[in-house]
Amino acid sequence: MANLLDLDDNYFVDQLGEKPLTHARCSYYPECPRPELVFGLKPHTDGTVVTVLMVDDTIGGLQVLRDGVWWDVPVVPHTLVVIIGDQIQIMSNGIFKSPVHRVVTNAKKERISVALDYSVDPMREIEPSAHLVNEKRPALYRKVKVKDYIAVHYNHFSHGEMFIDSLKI
Ligand SMILES: O=C(O)CCC(=O)C(=O)O
Ligand SMILES: [Fe+2]
Repeated sequence: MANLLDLDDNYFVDQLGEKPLTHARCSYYPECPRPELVFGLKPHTDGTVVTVLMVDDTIGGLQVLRDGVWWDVPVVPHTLVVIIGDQIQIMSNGIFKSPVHRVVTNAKKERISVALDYSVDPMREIEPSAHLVNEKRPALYRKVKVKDYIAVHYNHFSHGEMFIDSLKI
């Protein structure tokens, strides 16, 4: 990804700092008799650098928003889904987008997923890379401490808001 932006190969890895955060989340979505009324997980972006997702390959449910339309993420057996998170969106000055996604429920089948969240060391600050900021493309986001970002991102998420928008300059 760094290569695509003409950054040093290790640019994003170096940003992780000495104590990057990694944690695993297992989500269980029971069958839901009224899927049209209940989300498994409401629309959000991930506050991570990246999220690596292992989903049950016998059932879909993950959807991504593009140009106002919800698309099913295809289920491919033995394949991990990698979701770009807000931290990459900030560091890439908005070039890589952290997609809005959600999980819908299913009336007949339960679903399980395992998400691995990777985040920059919470004590570090992140901001758009200086190499990606110029007169034509000024910095889109303010500098933010990762610890503060993570805390507030989830707070905003529970209110259905996108915290990254509040960092826009
Ligand atoms: O369960 C899934 O497929 C997605 C979960 C997700 O988006 C999340 O945990 O942030
Ligand atoms: Fe997510």
